[in-house]
Amino acid sequence: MPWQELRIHANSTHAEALSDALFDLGALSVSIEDAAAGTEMEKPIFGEPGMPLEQLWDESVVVVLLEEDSDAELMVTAAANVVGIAPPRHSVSRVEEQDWVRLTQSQFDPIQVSERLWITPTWHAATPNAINIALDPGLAFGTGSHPTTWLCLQWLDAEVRAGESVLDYGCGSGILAISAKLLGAGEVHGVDIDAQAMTASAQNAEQNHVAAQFFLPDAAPERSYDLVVANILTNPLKMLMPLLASRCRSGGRLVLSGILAEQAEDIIGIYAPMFSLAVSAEREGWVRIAGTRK
Ligand SMILES: C[S@@+](CC[C@H](N)C(=O)[O-])C[C@H]1O[C@@H](n2cnc3c(N)ncnc32)[C@H](O)[C@@H]1O
Repeated sequence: MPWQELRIHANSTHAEALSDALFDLGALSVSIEDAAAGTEMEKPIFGEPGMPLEQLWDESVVVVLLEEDSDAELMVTAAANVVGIAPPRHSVSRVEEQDWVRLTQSQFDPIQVSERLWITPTWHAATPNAINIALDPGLAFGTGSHPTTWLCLQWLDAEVRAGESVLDYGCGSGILAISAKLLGAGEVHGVDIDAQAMTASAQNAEQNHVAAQFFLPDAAPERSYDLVVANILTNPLKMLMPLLASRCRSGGRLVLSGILAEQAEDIIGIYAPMFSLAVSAEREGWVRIAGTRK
């Protein structure tokens, strides 16, 4: 079945309200894009993973997917009425039926983390003579494509020594725990507050034939580990400092991710009583902070 794509030009004041109104009017999907995308004026806006953007482009395009028989003109007029503006400039085009599974899959190519470490969706052939983590996009965060995950994977690749115990705090898809195990770690545990992450992590561990265990916070073992990796947001990481300190053995190593460059100093200061930390890498505005437990 074909669909219609409606593209509505909007400024940052109205884009969000227009997209909410279009959803309420029955749009199949709505997203807000930079009107200058694909040009020299394109402006990336970074946000913390999983959080709504606090800032929008001055000139945005609200991209709306509609059923084939929806009245696109009427939708624009009705949404503009809700927002209290005149119908903005817009265009409508037809979206032909596609093999959506194939199209989605084509957007997830294998990701090379290092010389030897690859994240490979299951519909791709594994890279020969490499450590391949078989992982498909799912409901839990962590496909390897986000810079915060990638920074942790690189650290694990360089840092995991055979037999070391590893805690992946905020495990999401389990990607870091599973990678640690494939890289030679001993006992590996993952913790997350999201029940969906438990399911995804367990399935992904099974898919990769690794023995890693995953726990909701209240059920997690009260013990310390040689390595602790936590790719969460800056604010939870601040609050988790005492807990992560209790989970990392004296002389053990900690890596933190999910931190924007301008937030690094703050985090390093909060962790300073228990850890000697420093920024060890940066990618697309995100930093990785790593160091040792005092
Ligand atoms: C950015 S994702 C990271 C997922 C994966 N480890 C990766 O590197 O791609 C952060 C994860 O932390 C979890 N999380 C957030 N706050 C948490 C908390 N206080 N304790 C445990 N997990 C938490 C979220 O549910 C989410 O799955």
